[in-house]
Amino acid sequence: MESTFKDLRGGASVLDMDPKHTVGGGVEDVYGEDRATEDQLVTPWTISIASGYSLLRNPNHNKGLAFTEKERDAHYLRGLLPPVVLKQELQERKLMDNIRQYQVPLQKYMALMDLEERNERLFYKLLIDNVEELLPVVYTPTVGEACQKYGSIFKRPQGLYISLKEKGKILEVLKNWPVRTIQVIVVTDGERILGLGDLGCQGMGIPVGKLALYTALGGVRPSACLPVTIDVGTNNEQLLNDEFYIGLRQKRATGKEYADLLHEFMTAVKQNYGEKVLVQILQTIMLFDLLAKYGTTHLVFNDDIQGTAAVVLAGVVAALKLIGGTLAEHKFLFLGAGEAGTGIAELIALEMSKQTKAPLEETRKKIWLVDSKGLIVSSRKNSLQHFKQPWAHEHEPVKNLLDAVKAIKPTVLIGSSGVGQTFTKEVIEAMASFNEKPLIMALSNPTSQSECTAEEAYTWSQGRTIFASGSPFDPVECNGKIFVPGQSNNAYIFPGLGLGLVISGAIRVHDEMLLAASEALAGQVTKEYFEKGLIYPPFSNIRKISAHIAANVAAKAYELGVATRLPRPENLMKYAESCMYTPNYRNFR
Ligand SMILES: NC(=O)C1=CN([C@@H]2O[C@H](COP(=O)(O)OP(=O)(O)OC[C@H]3O[C@@H](n4cnc5c(N)ncnc54)[C@H](OP(=O)(O)O)[C@@H]3O)[C@@H](O)[C@H]2O)C=CC1
Ligand SMILES: CC(=O)C(=O)O
Ligand SMILES: [Mg+2]
Repeated sequence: MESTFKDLRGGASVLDMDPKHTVGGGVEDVYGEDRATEDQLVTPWTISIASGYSLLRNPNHNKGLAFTEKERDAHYLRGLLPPVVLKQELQERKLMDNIRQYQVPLQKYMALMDLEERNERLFYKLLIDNVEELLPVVYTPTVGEACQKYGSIFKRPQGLYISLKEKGKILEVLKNWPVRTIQVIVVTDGERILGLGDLGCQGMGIPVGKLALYTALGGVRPSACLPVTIDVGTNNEQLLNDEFYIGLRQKRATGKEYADLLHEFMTAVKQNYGEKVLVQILQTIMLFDLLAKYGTTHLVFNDDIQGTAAVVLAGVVAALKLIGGTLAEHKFLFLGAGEAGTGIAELIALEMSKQTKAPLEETRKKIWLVDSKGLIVSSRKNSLQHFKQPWAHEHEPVKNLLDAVKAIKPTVLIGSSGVGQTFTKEVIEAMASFNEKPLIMALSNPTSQSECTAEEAYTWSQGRTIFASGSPFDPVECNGKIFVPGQSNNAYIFPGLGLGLVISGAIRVHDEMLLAASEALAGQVTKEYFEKGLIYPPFSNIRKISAHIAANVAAKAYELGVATRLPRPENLMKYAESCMYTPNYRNFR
């Protein structure tokens, strides 16, 4: 009875097969692991066949009380389980009942993480079938609190930790991970976790959470996902003084030391996993530099800049049905000119330019941004970071948001500053004074950092605002009417976009693919949702939405000549759906 998942380097495990053995883009499940039905038997592969006690302790194969009588006999499980046999559906109901008993969201988070470590398929079944209820637990806002308290709730390490101590050895560290056929890596250095700032090594909760969504929402197989935290220290004094802090106890390395470690990581990734592995870099203040440096050599994608841009553009395009006009007829004002703000602004300007054939320099003039020093205007140009410079339009200086709203008179107001309560009553009232239906998007996460609540947006505008936020808000009653706020979160985009890249075997991400993803999302908002004032489809349809996004993105990858999975599948939507992981239990022979 060989134990589970350890050191597969020396053996010929399925998971250790050379990546070229997987078909084309790779998520295709050549071993039939995921597509096995009740009458199709599969082998519980590890380095050898897991059985007995080790089978129960292996989260990839464990089915708990769902092991059948036959399986209990065949796999030495007799006596190791109580006599009852429960179907997966009943296990799911029981666990959801348990989770709903917890009053504190962090307890729900911990219960779900425990489940993932015990029984991966059941974890994903819960997540997929109860996505609207559980998304706020495994993702924003609860994941923010989990990162803040990671040191004390930490039980078993998840993902790979690569710190300055591993400098010179990163390739070896990657080889320590038990699976070789990785398709998606999500990596952070923990410096800008949601709107919560520098959480150092504890930022690991974010790659873990985002990858859970790749699987649950986008259908990328869990074994193909790798969460990574690059630990170069932290400037968070509270963490540095916390005796339970799990990361390097030093100030952040910057400059060459940081760049060298990142470069070693990116080089090792390509060497170990090849050119088609998607590296999603996020929640670091170094994003623009990293995207510029690796965008032409690796398949890199950033969800703070690119994913957020695609989701917001989709929301705005869909909202035009409610607020009227074409994209280019609207005027945008952002609070926050960082990664999210300038990334969204650029994609909106690009789409306007495509639609109107006007040069990008012209369409950018429809978009204004406010940063911590006020409105970005031409007189500030020399002191602005490079990514803000395209937005420095002619205007006299304006110090604060309210004055900027009054001066610019935008039709769309977008919050991406990470600072809560900044869309004050005066700001919303001003928006409502010159717009019949102002579009207001409070993107900052988690909920505590939201620019305003849904209730505030609706009540301060007498129910006229079209509202969406980064973290979810419950429906609100205003003037006797129920308003359902939308959630504008890059979680709509990255799982489907990632799936599209993986199934087409794409080797680069282009802006055109982001526009394709955005268009597919906007196309999923139907009349029924518009009637409720929604500008995004419900998350409960996310697997279908992700398949549409994946198909559109893959089609664009083929069109641009960056897809390597040949020949191109005829029906990309069907192909995307057929590649998606499903968490139903397999039957063991
Ligand atoms: N809904 C979603 O899907 C997503 C939401 N976000 C959220 O957006 C927020 C920002 O993220 P990101 O862009 O990556 O962060 P950055 O740190 O890159 O940018 C923050 C920007 O906000 C500005 N800012 C900070 N404080 C103020 C203030 N008091 N008044 C005006 N401007 C201010 C900063 O100004 P300066 O440049 O002068 O320092 C900077 O331009 C976070 O809360 C994050 O959670 C991010 C990605 C996706
Ligand atoms: C959602 C996300 O990526 C953020 O808040 O930064
Ligand atoms: Mg930033």
